[in-house]
Amino acid sequence: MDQQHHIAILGSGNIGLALAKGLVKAGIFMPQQITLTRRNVAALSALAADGYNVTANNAEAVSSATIVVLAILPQQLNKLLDEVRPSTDAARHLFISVVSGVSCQDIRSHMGLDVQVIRAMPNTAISIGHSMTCIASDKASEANMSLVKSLFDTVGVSIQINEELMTSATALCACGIAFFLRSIRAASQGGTEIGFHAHDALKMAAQTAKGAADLLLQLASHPEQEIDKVTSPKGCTIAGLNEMEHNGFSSAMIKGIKLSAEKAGALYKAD
Ligand SMILES: NC(=O)C1=CN([C@@H]2O[C@H](COP(=O)(O)OP(=O)(O)OC[C@H]3O[C@@H](n4cnc5c(N)ncnc54)[C@H](O)[C@@H]3O)[C@@H](O)[C@H]2O)C=CC1
Ligand SMILES: O=C(O)[C@@H]1CCC=N1
Repeated sequence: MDQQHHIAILGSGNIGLALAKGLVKAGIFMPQQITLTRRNVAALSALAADGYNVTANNAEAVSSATIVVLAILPQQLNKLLDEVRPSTDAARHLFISVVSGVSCQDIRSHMGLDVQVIRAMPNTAISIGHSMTCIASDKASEANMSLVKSLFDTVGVSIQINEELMTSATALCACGIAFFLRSIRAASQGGTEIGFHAHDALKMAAQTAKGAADLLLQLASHPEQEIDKVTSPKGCTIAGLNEMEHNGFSSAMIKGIKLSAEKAGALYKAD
């Protein structure tokens, strides 16, 4: 990333820190180009030792940045926007919001400023460069959209979507990583019940899940096409799979994703 850019991550919790670490790991920002904020700044002392700038002062962090990432909870947003309004320069700053359920217009309206806002919905795999990130905006410039896309492309795969689909993207991709993690954990628990030590079962389940995902991504294949190759006639795979479906496996995943999307859309109440 251009040395001229300095990024302020306002709210250094789970996703804010995952993003910071991912950007540094990808080599596009140095820790010195990143300011992390948190109310309890002592919790960031290890990051300060690694060279990041850390502060509890959001306004100061914005003053020193060109790119401002909003990474606080939806219910914490309005107070933070009030805090940074005086140091925001609509002509200089680009805001990237990862806050669920808050539109670009919500942010501009609350600030009373025509600042450029782009929404991004990454997941925690961003810390290791494997995020699926959806980005959207209502009226950001093409130059800023490509800047943000190129930034998230270095820490995984990113796609641009319509802003109306951002709450759906939250459920499928951001929450989704937890759904797949729980599936892997459940598989490992099954593995332990049939004879493997827990740590072996987890490793075996995780690598199997990785293989399944890679079959789809690398071969551009469909899940059922790959499943058909595993299910031998009268075999054990189809027996296990059908038992899972009788117990609502696919239905549970679909219903969970629908509920997460509804909830994601209702997390923020504009003033
Ligand atoms: N956790 C995840 O996987 C993802 C979260 N998101 C969104 O990112 C946002 C943050 O989520 P998490 O990181 O999970 O929450 P979190 O609670 O782990 O992090 C929020 C951080 O903001 C800090 N904070 C709160 N008010 C502040 C203020 N005024 N100034 C400075 N720091 C302040 C808190 O101390 C906390 O460390 C939410 O809006 C969530 O919807 C989006 C994608 C993925
Ligand atoms: O659970 C949440 O509300 C946030 C949004 C997406 C992932 N974590």
